Amino acid sequence: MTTAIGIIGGSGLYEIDGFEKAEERVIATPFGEPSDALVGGTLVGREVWFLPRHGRGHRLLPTEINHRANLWALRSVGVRHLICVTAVGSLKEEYHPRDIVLPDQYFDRTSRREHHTFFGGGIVGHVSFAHPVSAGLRAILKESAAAEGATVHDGGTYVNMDGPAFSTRAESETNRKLGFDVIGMTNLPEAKLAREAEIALATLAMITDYDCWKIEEEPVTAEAVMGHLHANVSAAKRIITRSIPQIPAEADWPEHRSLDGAIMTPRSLWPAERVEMLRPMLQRFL
Ligand SMILES: CSC[C@H]1O[C@H](OP(=O)(O)O)[C@H](O)[C@@H]1O
Ligand SMILES: Nc1ncnc2[nH]cnc12
Repeated sequence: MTTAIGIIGGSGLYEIDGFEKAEERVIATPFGEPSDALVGGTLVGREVWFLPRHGRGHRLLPTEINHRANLWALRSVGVRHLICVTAVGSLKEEYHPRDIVLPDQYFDRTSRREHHTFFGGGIVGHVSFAHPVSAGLRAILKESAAAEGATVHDGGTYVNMDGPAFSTRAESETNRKLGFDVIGMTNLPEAKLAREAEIALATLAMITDYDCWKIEEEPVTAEAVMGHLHANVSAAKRIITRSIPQIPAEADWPEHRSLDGAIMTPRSLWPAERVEMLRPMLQRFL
């Protein structure tokens, strides 16, 4: 079965143009409302669905984003490969604003963990998250970013804070000492939920600032972040457009079978109500 590709846009990326026969779809989910309507259609020959995580008009705080609803909605329209775009602060001297990082690890400093799983309600599952990013999709993004002339750093650890305030200097220094590479407020829950939904995910992290550790630079402000993003969002769109035709139409990567061996609760004990809530991801077991 041919699958769809998802794109989650972050700060500064609220729409994607170029769709043939664009369609807007408002999706109600068992986990509540997604950030906004999905916009989908054919983009460079593939079915693609776009969702801005803060909503159009940037109305949602990082902690107000209903990641479960967002990932559920994308999975329900057949998304099996997902590209996330996120603005990040650099925690490394050699990672400069307007460079692109393709994270391959996350560190969780979030507090709303009960919202970051589809399991519960009588069905217990523990997916493997040692390698949280799809190597296949990351390789495609890397090649496209290089072909577009971007300065791209292949791999890095994204530390996810809650926000909305930026870090203190003490926190920023500590994050550096711990060896993290970039900091943001949104992408880790998406990676966790994508893994549970058997979606292969990779992230284009656009560096917008040096957070607040670099003495000779002004500490990060939202205004400075948006300034760099205005210049960089068109590069992200070009990288995505170049990547789409490289993404396989089938879902046959390891991430597409991440629920194998992950569910503790025997099928006979799964409550019918929870099965209904998780139908898009449990379909192959039913
Ligand atoms: C606008 S500065 C802080 C804001 O930017 C990042 O957004 P996103 O990850 O959606 O691109 C960061 O996570 C904060 O939400
Ligand atoms: N310095 C920073 N901290 C957290 N999120 C960010 N998004 C962009 N820059 C950031």
